[in-house]
Amino acid sequence: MEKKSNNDGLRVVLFPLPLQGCISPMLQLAKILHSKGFSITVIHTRFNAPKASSHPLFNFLQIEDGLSETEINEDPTSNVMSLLAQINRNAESPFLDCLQKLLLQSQERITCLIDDCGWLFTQSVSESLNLPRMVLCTFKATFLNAYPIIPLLRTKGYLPVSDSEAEDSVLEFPPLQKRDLLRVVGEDEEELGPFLRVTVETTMRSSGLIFMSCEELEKDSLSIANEIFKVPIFAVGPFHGYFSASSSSLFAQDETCVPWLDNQEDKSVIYVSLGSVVNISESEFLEIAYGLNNSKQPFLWVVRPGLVRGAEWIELLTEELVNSLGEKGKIVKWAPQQDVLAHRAIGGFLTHNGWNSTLESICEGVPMICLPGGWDQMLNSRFVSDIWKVGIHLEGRIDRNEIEKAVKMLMVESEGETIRERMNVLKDEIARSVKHGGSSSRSIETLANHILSL
Ligand SMILES: O=c1ccn([C@@H]2O[C@H](COP(=O)(O)OP(=O)(O)O[C@H]3O[C@H](CO)[C@@H](O)[C@H](O)[C@H]3O)[C@@H](O)[C@H]2O)c(=O)[nH]1
Repeated sequence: MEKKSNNDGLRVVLFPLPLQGCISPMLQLAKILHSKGFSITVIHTRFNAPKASSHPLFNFLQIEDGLSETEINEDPTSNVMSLLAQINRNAESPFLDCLQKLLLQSQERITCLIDDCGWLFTQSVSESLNLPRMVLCTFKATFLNAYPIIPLLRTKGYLPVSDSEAEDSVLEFPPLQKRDLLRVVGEDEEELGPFLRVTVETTMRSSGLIFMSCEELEKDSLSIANEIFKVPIFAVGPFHGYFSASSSSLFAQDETCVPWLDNQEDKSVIYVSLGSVVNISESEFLEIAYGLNNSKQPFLWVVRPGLVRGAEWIELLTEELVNSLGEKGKIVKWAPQQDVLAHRAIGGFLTHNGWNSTLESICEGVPMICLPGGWDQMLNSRFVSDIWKVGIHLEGRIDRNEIEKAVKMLMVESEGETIRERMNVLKDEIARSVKHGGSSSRSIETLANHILSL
């Protein structure tokens, strides 16, 4: 992307949520804005701090988040809702102090704050400092649009869902099915309801809403977002091909993945990863292991420490199973995912459908097997399987036979070939959006002008 310097002397302050899936798009946005000539300061929490050394062109300022060493060691991301509540309570005053100092000391004009829609206090803070605030949504616009109605779904009588109506659509929230609902609204509404309400209210008071998405994927949802939030909307993604997310990885990437893939045949390997937050039970882990093993298809499997509840890593696998798995596949703790998905040897992606993974898979034209864990992943997976038809949905069946069947169907059977063809069409459409003159590319120009006008 061409570098412009007409905005020299203007600085934008970014404040990501401390989750891998939120830090990567925020730093991608930082790179986009930097390429348009803006200087960048990133304020971040101590927990899950981004690696400043990987981004020498940006300034990084760390604030306290109030999490104790014990809490950090116990992996607070295992309960995202309670983590968000806690850091939202703890980080307000350190954030205010930090931003106040920055505004006083900066040699350049600070044009605006851009922060994640998961921060609840930043709109009030920026209003108190007279600094315009823009909001970055790191998931699909369709899901943010549903924030006002999610708390109401519980009272609509959809839950509990009987077997006979499991596949019925949720009329207020297409293309979600009733069986998806519980893992969106959760068991506990005490924290969720107020969180969603404040997010909607503060976004409506903001100076604009940015999505890591594009018109080609969700034109209607972007227009609806404009009607709901009544602020300017900018869909500026997915720019993975231009600004790799790998430099914003919080975990050490196993660099042996790519050389291992080099020795595999074209489109023969199924890549398996459930992102940075989802966790599964011991028995689910074993079902995935046997399913991959029985499929006889080469695989690259990310087992993040913390993925399996109650286990350190892969010690639950018997020596016999480890040996058998090792004949066909490779297990790593964290992969350079974008490089992996771009590799010619990858033919499919068994994914939890986090928005980043879903976009990265589409950008590389890799069809998916959907195994969503909850929240927006339930919606993304429905789009992948039911609307775009570029993947197979496991419907939550973490069962060795189902996994074996889905892997074979996607990787070797004719149905997989049809899905792959549709994926190639979608990939080309999305690629056009980020090229010069494409919808996202134009939206970046409009965003840069909007920031200048603030
Ligand atoms: O071995 C790995 C596994 C993942 N990744 C990267 O980690 C990111 C994961 O992001 P995502 O796919 O969005 O999953 P989560 O980490 O689960 O993201 C959280 O944040 C997303 C954006 O808000 C939401 O869509 C998800 O539901 C939420 O769980 C992606 O960029 C991957 O490339 C790696 O680099 N290596």
